Amino acid sequence: VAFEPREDQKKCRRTTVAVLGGGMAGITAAQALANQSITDFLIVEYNGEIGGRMRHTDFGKKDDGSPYVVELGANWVQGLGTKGGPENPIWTMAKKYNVADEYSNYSSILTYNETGYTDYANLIDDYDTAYAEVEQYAGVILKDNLQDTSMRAGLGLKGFKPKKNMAAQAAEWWSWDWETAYPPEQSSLVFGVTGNNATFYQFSDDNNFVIDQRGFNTLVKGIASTFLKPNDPRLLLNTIVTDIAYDKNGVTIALQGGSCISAAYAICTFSLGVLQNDEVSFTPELPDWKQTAIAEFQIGTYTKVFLQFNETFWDPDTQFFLYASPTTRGYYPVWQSLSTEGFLPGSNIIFATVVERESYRIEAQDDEITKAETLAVLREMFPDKDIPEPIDFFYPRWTEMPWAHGSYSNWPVGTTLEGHQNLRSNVERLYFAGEHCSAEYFGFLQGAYFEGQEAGLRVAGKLGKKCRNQDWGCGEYKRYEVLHGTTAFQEFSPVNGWDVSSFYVAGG
Ligand SMILES: Cc1cc2nc3c(=O)[nH]c(=O)nc-3n(C[C@H](O)[C@H](O)[C@H](O)COP(=O)(O)OP(=O)(O)OC[C@H]3O[C@@H](n4cnc5c(N)ncnc54)[C@H](O)[C@@H]3O)c2cc1C
Repeated sequence: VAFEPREDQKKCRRTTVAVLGGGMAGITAAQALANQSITDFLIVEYNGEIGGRMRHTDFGKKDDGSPYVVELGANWVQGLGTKGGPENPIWTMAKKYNVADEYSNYSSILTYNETGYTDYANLIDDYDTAYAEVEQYAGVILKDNLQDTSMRAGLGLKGFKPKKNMAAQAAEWWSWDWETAYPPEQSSLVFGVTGNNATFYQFSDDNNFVIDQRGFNTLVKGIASTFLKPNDPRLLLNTIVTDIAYDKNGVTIALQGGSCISAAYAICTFSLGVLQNDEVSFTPELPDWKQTAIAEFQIGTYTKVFLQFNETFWDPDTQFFLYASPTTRGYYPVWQSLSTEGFLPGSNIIFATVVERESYRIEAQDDEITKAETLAVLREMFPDKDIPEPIDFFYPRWTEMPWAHGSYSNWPVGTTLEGHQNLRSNVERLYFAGEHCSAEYFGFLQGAYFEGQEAGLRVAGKLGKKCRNQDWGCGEYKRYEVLHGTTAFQEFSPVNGWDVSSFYVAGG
């Protein structure tokens, strides 16, 4: 395919495909290109290493003074797969690149409130019972082309109404908000259920927690090693995109510092947070249908607060500790022990997770205040223990990172499959990928994996390569300039990013 740059583009570095972002989606997009013998590409990445939201840090110290490595972003391989059944490609890759992980046992949980240990685990079972009925209801809505509603409405209709019962609020947070980073009020019923089905029923209901001391992004580096040499000049690290100019002939990418890249095609894998926060400008402005899709979908925030103590004062044989605040839903609700066998035993590290509103709240305050709040909660949970000051304390501020602006996306009430498809669709020669583009695995690493691959294959198709996927076709994405109130059942097909059945049931 001939690509004749305009006069003003001639000073830019030229490439056939510019892959914007070196996270999971960018790397699988480039791999798909390489697999189609398109080797003239550049990967442009803001940070000093690839992996994007698979990001780790040194934390605490071991007896010998060296630090542990903990994951700030993605931490679990979610939905592994069954023997002979479909396998989550993230799990396949985790095995291939010997990523160290450990089974997360969600039954290994103790429940607490402000008075200490209080057994309300039965409320998690009550939630599960209601949720099983919500699943059936979601199937009816989807098949009969009815209007979607919120997960809150669905749970309420099926009898789960936590209201002022703070233990029930905690049980619901554990079962819903923890995964989606949003409360049920703001989450689509249909797409919440189908997303859950695609990962946990199609693959399996297992989650493995990564404790690899090289960092979880070892997995992305492994994928990259199949087509990039060490120090490959096609990988541009510490390179920040400021503007993307696109038209029918190509894409020109302006970089911080004044240089530019001109490409026949570009694949933009920046997070929905980056797109929503105008971190990068588009020339011309993106069309209305695209801007609407970007504005409608939502990106959550998920924050892990790490504490290292000089002893493990909690039960070292339990993985999870659920806390119900007497006043505030989602106030340091889940505590996870890393000091437990199989994880980082003897590390005396525990971490709390907060999402959404509580994430924003703690991001806006000093570490010292957050530390005091977490200690106060631990002292309520373990009234018989003399809980000392932590010897190390850290949490990331995801919404403030200019290359992420949040953690991962969630399907809001009111967005149809057609509306979501516009998030995926290309604008001229500018293609999009990333976890938020996945209709079935949004939020998960596998979403980024599949969407990167598809964008790479579609661009390869435009560059004259043989079509590798007959299901969704090659080249341009389908898009909807006019959106309908609901998306008809027959449109739930691969062209709209719907590759697997919506009706998986528990157990595969
Ligand atoms: C706290 C947290 C917990 C999570 N937990 C899990 C989990 O347990 N399991 C799971 O499956 N998923 C989890 N996820 C989601 C998972 O991390 C994402 O779905 C996935 O990593 C997204 O990959 P991506 O390629 O779409 O985007 P990204 O990883 O965001 O990649 C985009 C890349 O673009 C780069 N970029 C952005 N702006 C610019 C710019 N202006 N110029 C140049 N480069 C730029 C970024 O640096 C980044 O490397 C979690 C995420 C977070 C944040």
